[in-house]
Amino acid sequence: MAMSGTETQAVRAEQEDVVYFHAGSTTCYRKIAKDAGLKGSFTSIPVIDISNIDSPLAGERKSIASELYHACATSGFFYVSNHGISEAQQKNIFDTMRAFFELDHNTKMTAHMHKNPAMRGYEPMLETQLDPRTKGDIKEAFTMGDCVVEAEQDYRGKTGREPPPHITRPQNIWPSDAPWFRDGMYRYYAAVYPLATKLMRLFALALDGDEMAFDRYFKFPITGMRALHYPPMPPDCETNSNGLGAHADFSWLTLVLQDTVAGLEVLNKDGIWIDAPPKPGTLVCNVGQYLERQSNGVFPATIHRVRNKTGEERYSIPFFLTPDPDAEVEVVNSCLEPGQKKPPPVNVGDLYIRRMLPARKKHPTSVKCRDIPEEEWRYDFLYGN
Ligand SMILES: O=C(O)CCC(=O)C(=O)O
Ligand SMILES: [Fe+2]
Repeated sequence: MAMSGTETQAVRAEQEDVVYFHAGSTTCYRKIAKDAGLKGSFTSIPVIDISNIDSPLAGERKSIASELYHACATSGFFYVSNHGISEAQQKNIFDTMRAFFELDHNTKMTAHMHKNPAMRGYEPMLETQLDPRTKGDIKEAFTMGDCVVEAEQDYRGKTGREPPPHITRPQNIWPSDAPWFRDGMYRYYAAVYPLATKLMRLFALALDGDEMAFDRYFKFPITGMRALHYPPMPPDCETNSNGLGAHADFSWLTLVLQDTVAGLEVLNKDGIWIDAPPKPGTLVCNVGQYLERQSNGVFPATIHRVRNKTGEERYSIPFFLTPDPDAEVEVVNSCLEPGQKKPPPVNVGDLYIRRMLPARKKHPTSVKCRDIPEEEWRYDFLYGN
């Protein structure tokens, strides 16, 4: 169903009356409302201009925080403009990604995710399968993230401490003979990470009133940065095919830089898929499952998927911010319902490992843990310990 006159185009979810998505260790589904489209869920995603994010005037920062609150409570998704990542930095990361994905298969496979205990590295086409009805996700990806031993991340400078002695192996893996790829990825990491931190403080302002209220959870947080390449989906592919199957993000906050090709779709409460196309000069951001919990569901971790029906190659690079693995995240008081008892806090690492292992059952870290009872799963498994 096309919704003319709106900025985005709303597409009727499926012919069936349910939508499948991946939001935990299992596949879930949501019924599409019978009167879909009439119930008033969001039909577009707002753009928030954050040029004043560093303003010395508290009132200016509060005004952006209240826009953020409104967007997240409505849809869990928002674009940011005037975010400070320059056009040159954006061009550079997409040039780097394109050059990497054009490498021959064997070179990319030198950094295959199965060679790295932390589940980082290269994943070829169709290796993940977020929707069990499909043959797999029509995309290839390269993931890197927080690492206490890689010099670029300056663990000592960020924390004032030495790296923990039991972490000896890097959590990242890089392809052989392509040092330019690591350089290019780290150049973008150095630009997007501070932006994520600023947005985290804006969330603290929106939810707690104190910009520094969440800093204690983000001393050396879990991060993930995933270069993605989605080839065009063939016109005759099966109805349920996806670049990336429907899912809610397993992060606290996600910031996605998209190249010029559309494909991201966001599921509203009426079961309608809303397009989230690239808008020049913006990143599209969304609430993840940790922030959903911390906000007591006030900010939903909204389901989304990628389908590249454009006939062109699509590139995007999400940055996932998640608190420190040892943080105990509790619901903020302002989000409790009247009379509601505070739910017990969640340990970030405990929940993380319970999501990571079932999502990649064939990965050696998951295979190693197959016979270990779930109560004994520890985040440390991802360090190769
Ligand atoms: O490619 C995109 O635009 C979004 C990717 C995404 O949703 C994810 O990696 O979680
Ligand atoms: Fe996502």
